[in-house]
Amino acid sequence: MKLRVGLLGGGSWGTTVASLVSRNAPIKIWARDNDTVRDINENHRNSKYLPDATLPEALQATGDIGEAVKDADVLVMGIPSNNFRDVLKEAKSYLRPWVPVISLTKGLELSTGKRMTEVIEEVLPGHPVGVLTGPNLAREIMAGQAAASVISMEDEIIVKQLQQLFHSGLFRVYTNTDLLGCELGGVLKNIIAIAVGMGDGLGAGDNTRSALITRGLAEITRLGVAIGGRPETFSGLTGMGDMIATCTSPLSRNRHVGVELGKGRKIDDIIEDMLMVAEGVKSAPTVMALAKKYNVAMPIAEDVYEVTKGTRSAVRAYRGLISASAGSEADAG
Ligand SMILES: NC(=O)C1=CN([C@@H]2O[C@H](COP(=O)(O)OP(=O)(O)OC[C@H]3O[C@@H](n4cnc5c(N)ncnc54)[C@H](OP(=O)(O)O)[C@@H]3O)[C@@H](O)[C@H]2O)C=CC1
Ligand SMILES: O=C(CO)COP(=O)(O)O
Repeated sequence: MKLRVGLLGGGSWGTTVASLVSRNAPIKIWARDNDTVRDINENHRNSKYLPDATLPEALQATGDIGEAVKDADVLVMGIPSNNFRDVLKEAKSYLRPWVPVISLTKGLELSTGKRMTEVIEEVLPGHPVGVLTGPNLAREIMAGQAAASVISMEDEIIVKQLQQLFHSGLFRVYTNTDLLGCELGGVLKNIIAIAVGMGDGLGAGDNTRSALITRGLAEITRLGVAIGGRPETFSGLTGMGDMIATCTSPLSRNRHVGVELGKGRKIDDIIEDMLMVAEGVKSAPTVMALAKKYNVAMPIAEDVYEVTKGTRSAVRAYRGLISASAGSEADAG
């Protein structure tokens, strides 16, 4: 019998993952916006978030969260980090016991600093948890371009079963049991993408971009390993892979925020003009708190934090980064 899937969140990535899964299994996507529900069911489109894409006819949406959750054998969460816990709590009363819950979200909870899988474990104790993460820009995948991703869960058997749900055609899904490392890679790369965008917005060159990506990867690996991730995870798809996609693509929302900051715009104005979420802005203070807790130097993330807070200009941050004294490549800084 085929596993039935419920997916919560009708944004660009939730809709993309639901479209992929619909090739393998029956799926119901829940969106709170009735226009989005109607658009998916009647026009096979999500004009708000994926204006150029035609969705599979098999993909059915609902505006009733209970309808998406009650029959699900697997629950997938495509809700941004700031609303993740509230939506999960709403889903809880409909969810059957032991149903695995997979997060698509690349952010941390602002009030607690927790990863989304930690939030799931708190709200739904006993449910197996995991993430689907990697270099996956939604619009490219909807356009049919090849991509690789990772499903990560600590349980080696369940992760292999769920791999089959997400793997399809040109969307190649690997497994990884380092849940913490995979999840943190997706969160932390957003901040480095803002830094790279800032450099690009200031007119920096390809050498600068390469230096920021490489040094950025070193600093997110240091923090990730200090918290408990495996070092090799950060060189894989969920670390370096996602860094490259997010730091170099004009489709990245986090990089876009950085580019606009680099041009001298204010963070509130940039966010106000954006329809979609840029998780790195919200994660920056939490990541700096984690860096302090684990005593890890993160000079690039610190600059991003200061610039997004409005206490440092992008020009000053950039000058600081290039004028800082360079020690050994193995050191921070
Ligand atoms: N887009 C991408 O390429 C990728 C995104 N991700 C991650 O996926 C997560 C989701 O991002 P994405 O889909 O791109 O975001 P979008 O900004 O495209 O969409 C956000 C979606 O979340 C919904 N939402 C927000 N708050 C609530 C709430 N309280 N209740 C119900 N629905 C809510 C929005 O609904 P409404 O329209 O009603 O506001 C909208 O459907 C993020 O953490 C992101 O980092 C990961 C990989 C790729
Ligand atoms: O995570 C992503 C690609 O893997 C999407 O990045 P943005 O949220 O910056 O668009």
